[in-house]
Amino acid sequence: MIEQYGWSDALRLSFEPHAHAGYLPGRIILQQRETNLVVTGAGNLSARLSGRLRHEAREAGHPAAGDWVALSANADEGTAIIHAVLPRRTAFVRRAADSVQTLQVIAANIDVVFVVTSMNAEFSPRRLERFLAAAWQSGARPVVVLTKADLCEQPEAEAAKIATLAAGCPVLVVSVLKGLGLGGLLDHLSPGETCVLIGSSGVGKSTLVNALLGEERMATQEIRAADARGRHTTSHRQLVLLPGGGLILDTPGIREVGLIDADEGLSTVFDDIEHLAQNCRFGDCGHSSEPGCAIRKALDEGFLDAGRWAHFQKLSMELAALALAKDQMSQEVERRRLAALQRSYRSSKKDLRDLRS
Ligand SMILES: Nc1nc2c(ncn2[C@@H]2O[C@H](COP(=O)(O)OP(=O)(O)OP(=O)(O)O)[C@@H](O)[C@H]2O)c(=O)[nH]1
Ligand SMILES: [Zn+2]
Repeated sequence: MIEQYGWSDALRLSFEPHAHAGYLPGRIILQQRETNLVVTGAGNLSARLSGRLRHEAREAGHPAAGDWVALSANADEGTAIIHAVLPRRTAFVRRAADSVQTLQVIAANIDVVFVVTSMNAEFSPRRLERFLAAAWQSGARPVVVLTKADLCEQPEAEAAKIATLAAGCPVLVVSVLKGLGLGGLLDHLSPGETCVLIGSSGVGKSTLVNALLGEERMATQEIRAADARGRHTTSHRQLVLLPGGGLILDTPGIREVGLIDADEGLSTVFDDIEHLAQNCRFGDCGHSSEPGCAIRKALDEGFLDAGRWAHFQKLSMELAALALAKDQMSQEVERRRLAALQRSYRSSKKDLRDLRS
């Protein structure tokens, strides 16, 4: 059962200490507030966090959909307690909606990210860059999916242009309406691997998931043709098996990840800019009015698109702010750990004194 969900030898190895402790392995397929739906060898269980994990979660964040966990099960009741979370291979992280400080893992152990964007009027290079950076940052392999090819006069030529923005990742052209290119998507996913779809509202993610599942599993909604903007369709979403043996995680949180928290994602998407900057005369060039600035030169001569440059700067600033927040968060965790150590030290000293007196 859990083999289908990606359980592997590597996982079995890292689970060994938990197996010795008598725990069962499972994978979270749906995470909603206090409850986690976990697939296990004993069926699907509704699991809560142990007291210790709940306490830790206040700082380290809650386990996420896609996480592998160690549980003690009450199979008769269909419930379980989660005692530990296995190390993640990859993770999608974002700032919690209610705070600048808190980072939240919204999906874990993802192998492939399909960055979905449509070929009609709503296509935006800036948005593609942002989603690609988020995809790279997660640690998974990005694959660009261009939807609604039927609305595009020359989809292949358009795709070739878009591929220049996508820094070496595969670019697939699909039309669910015409039944084109769906097999190509599944070719990028091996059995037991997990994918997610990210992209703006209305680009056709639900339609694509339905087509992949071969049924009307997700609710889709008519798009407003006039302005080519989609409306939000919310439905119950979780980690599900695809016919080819792959898995898809489709949760509202993952769909619009736009925030990134590491430089790797950015430098992969903007490697042209990184290369250019290496040619600036000064190593610490601010690319504003320094003499011999290669970026300025490229902008003036039209080799570097001004919009792309502005977007790179904006994302760099967001990254810096996020890195700062992350730093403060880990300092806070460290401070509390120290305080707890000091408290236990003081109380053991007191115990000693009490013992002596
Ligand atoms: N012409 C055409 N329209 C499509 C295609 N795929 C999806 N659509 C339409 O695009 C609209 C939006 O599709 P959805 O699948 O709901 O988009 P979504 O990305 O899931 O949107 P959210 O749920 O808001 O994130 C619907 O009206 C679909 O019928 C396609 O291949 N061709
Ligand atoms: Zn410069």
